Amino acid sequence: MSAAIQSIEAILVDIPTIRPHKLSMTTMGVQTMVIVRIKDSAGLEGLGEATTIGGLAYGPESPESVKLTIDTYFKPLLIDQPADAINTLRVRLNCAVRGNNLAKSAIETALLDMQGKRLSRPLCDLLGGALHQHIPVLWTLASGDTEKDIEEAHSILAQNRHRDFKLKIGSRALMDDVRHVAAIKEAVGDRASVRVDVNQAWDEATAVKGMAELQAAGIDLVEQPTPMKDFAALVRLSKKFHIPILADESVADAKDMFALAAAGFSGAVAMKIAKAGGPARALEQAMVAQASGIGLYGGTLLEGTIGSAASLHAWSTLETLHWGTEMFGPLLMRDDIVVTPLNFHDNGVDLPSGPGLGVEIDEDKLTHYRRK
Ligand SMILES: O=C(O)C[C@H]1C=CC(=O)O1
Ligand SMILES: [Mn+2]
Repeated sequence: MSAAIQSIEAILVDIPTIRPHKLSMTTMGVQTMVIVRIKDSAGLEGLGEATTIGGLAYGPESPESVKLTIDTYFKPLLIDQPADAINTLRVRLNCAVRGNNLAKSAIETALLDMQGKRLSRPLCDLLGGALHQHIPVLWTLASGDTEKDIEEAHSILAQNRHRDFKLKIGSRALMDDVRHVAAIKEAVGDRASVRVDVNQAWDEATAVKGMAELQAAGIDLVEQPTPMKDFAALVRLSKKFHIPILADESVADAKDMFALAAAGFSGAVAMKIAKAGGPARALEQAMVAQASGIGLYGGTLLEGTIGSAASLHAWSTLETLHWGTEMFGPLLMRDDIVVTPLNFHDNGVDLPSGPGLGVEIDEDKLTHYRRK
């Protein structure tokens, strides 16, 4: 008899960021994580996380809606079910609940963590095994101030903590953004790769001008310049410029990836476990991208250590991450709720070891930061 799921808890945790994080759609001063704890009848616990950016500013699920979805709709479908039947549980959830991939990702993560602990294997082993133990991670410069960003970049390069930078643009007039980006690229020179994320803020005409200017400024990659549903614009832009495009919001899962690739897109894709509905689902998308000649990039919704570790286990199984990853979320928060934080060094992070995610909750910290 396999162990049955006995309890599921979804806990809202608020941790301030180390500085304001300014994106085209919102400025973050705090990150809210939904920490999921699933316990089974054998006494094992699985951890998961669902996190987004700026409440409902980024997408249709908020931390509060994720908690409600899990408490009200997922729990009755999962309690008393066999905890090790992860595929059966996924089908069960998908038959009853449309969308809500952030909530589904937290559940899939927790079930995989528990399965790893049951088998005494790291989570990546459940996905075929890791090819990499140290994974490249970039840093996002998004203080909203050019000089502060340059200072931050210099200090990070001096520590050898990251070598690639992503700049968040799109909230200002185009040429103001171009000047901001060009100044940062000039300050770091060839020591760093500089990319930008527009988070859908431009229309196609602005994107045509913007991409020409960014290409001239030596920028390496332009992420989601135009609105997510406008696949045709992404395809036209990818054909028009040498500077590659990274599709983010446009591509949640394997089906989106197939549709965009079939429409003629070339470039790269930001995989995120949250968008896809879990670490295993995100890898399905990677397979479609690989078959279509689309480059891979390990993306984040600025998760804390639990969500970042889950993503790293998935990315570690991919032979080539053409553009590295951005699993820096824990470093953007002032504190952590785990016993041993991830080890960021030498422009990357170590894949955590130990059974499951290899991450343990610090109960005092969780009590301190959980929403009262
Ligand atoms: O890529 C996004 O849109 C979201 C996220 C990733 C890094 C960051 O600063 O924000
Ligand atoms: Mn993005």
